[in-house]
Amino acid sequence: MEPGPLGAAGPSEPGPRVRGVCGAAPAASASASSLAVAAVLPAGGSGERMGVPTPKQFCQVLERPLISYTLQALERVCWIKDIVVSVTRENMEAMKGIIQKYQHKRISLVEAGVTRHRSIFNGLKALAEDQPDSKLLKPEVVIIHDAVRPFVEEDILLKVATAAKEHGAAGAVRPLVSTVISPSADGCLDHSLERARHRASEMPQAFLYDVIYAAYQQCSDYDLEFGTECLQLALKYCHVKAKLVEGSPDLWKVTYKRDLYAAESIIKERISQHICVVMDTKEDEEHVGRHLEEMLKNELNHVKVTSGPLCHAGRDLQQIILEQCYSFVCVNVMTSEFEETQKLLNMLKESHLSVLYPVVVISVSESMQIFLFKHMLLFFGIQLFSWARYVCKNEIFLHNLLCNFAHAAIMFESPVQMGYIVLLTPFSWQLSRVLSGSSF
Ligand SMILES: Nc1ccn([C@@H]2O[C@H](COP(=O)(O)OP(=O)(O)OP(=O)(O)O)[C@@H](O)[C@H]2O)c(=O)n1
Ligand SMILES: O=C(CO)[C@H](O)[C@H](O)COP(=O)(O)O
Repeated sequence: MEPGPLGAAGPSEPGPRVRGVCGAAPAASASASSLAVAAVLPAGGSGERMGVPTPKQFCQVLERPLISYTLQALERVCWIKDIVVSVTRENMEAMKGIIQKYQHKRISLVEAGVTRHRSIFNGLKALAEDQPDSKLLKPEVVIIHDAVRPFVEEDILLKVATAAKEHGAAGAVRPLVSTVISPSADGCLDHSLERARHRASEMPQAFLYDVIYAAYQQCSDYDLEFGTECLQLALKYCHVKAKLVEGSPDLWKVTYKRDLYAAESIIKERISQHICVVMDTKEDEEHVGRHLEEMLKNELNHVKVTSGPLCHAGRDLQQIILEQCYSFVCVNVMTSEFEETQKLLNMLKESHLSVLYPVVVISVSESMQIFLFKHMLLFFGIQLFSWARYVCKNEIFLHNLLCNFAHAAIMFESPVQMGYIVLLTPFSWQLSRVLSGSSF
């Protein structure tokens, strides 16, 4: 086993304040944060059914290994304290490389077993209190989640973790798509199950740690070799009846090659729903950021707002960029001459984010007086033109929005790429509405 977590989240530093990172309802997530929760991710399979030489968890989806999306989904849940990943010895170095490259946090690696149950058991053992030299603490609740189910959301993790605390075990389920039938030895129908009365068992599942660890310790070799259901182990060996929680369709397990294409489409769809708003506002103007965040959340799933000058926002922004955010709104309040936007563009250029997917930046600045506006047109006419050329070359598309913050009159709109007008116009109007209600 690895000596300890490969990357631990550092202490928070002064600088910008980022909202929207730990996304579940605040009260619910606060109650989860008082629970000691860890996660075990079996990632030691060979992906035979996918039929490609690379195990599916390491297959690239939009130039990022599938497992990295799953890790990202778990590590953004701040109340999951440790994530233990079971990986085969031959893929250990590759896994370490992925953790380093994508700066995954709170991860520990253990060696996988020859079956999924054995890999899970190894992960659980690493969390046991009698582990010499381990920095991991025994959790009260442990979540088990397949490394090849990348689209797990915080709300379902929270539901299974809290249900496990109450019932001892809990798991996500889905309605059956097809009817399950039982064939007889001669290959004919023996009987069929009534579809509405059965469910497909998915992941994540969660358990009181002591329950699932005791179940695995009592498991027969047959269970460890051929079993596919952790909830069943808790029932069989600890007499714990798992609470079943309805999950979303995106919880499905990437199994066949076509699932990689489906995963890619879902990721693209999510990327278009992610936006980061950078505001160089002072602390007493934070309400403006909050207001803007609320309005944008009516339209989009993932909105992050950083307030404070960009010179302090480097680390947070790097993290946001790593999480594959491709749409930015940069509000230049404190500084003139698009200083903040220029800094953001430089940061995005250095990150090479746009190699994969085009990046859109909406730069919002104030134009209070007509003479200033004319002056700006003259001044920025040249500067924006050169930016436009420069940024287009790097697949970073800049959309400029000059508005009068006091009256919210949009005086100048200049999308540099026609294709983005449709996408950006609603934002422009949202922004102007928010800014008109603001006090700066
Ligand atoms: N010895 C094993 C086998 C599977 N798994 C993990 O268990 C999860 C779900 O298993 P499955 O989808 O069956 O993965 P594979 O065994 O890799 O696929 P296949 O059955 O097609 O070979 C995956 O994250 C897989 O990596 C594991 O940790 N150790
Ligand atoms: O669906 C599940 C819920 O328990 C498991 O992910 C599944 O059983 C894994 O089994 P296999 O590795 O055989 O696909």
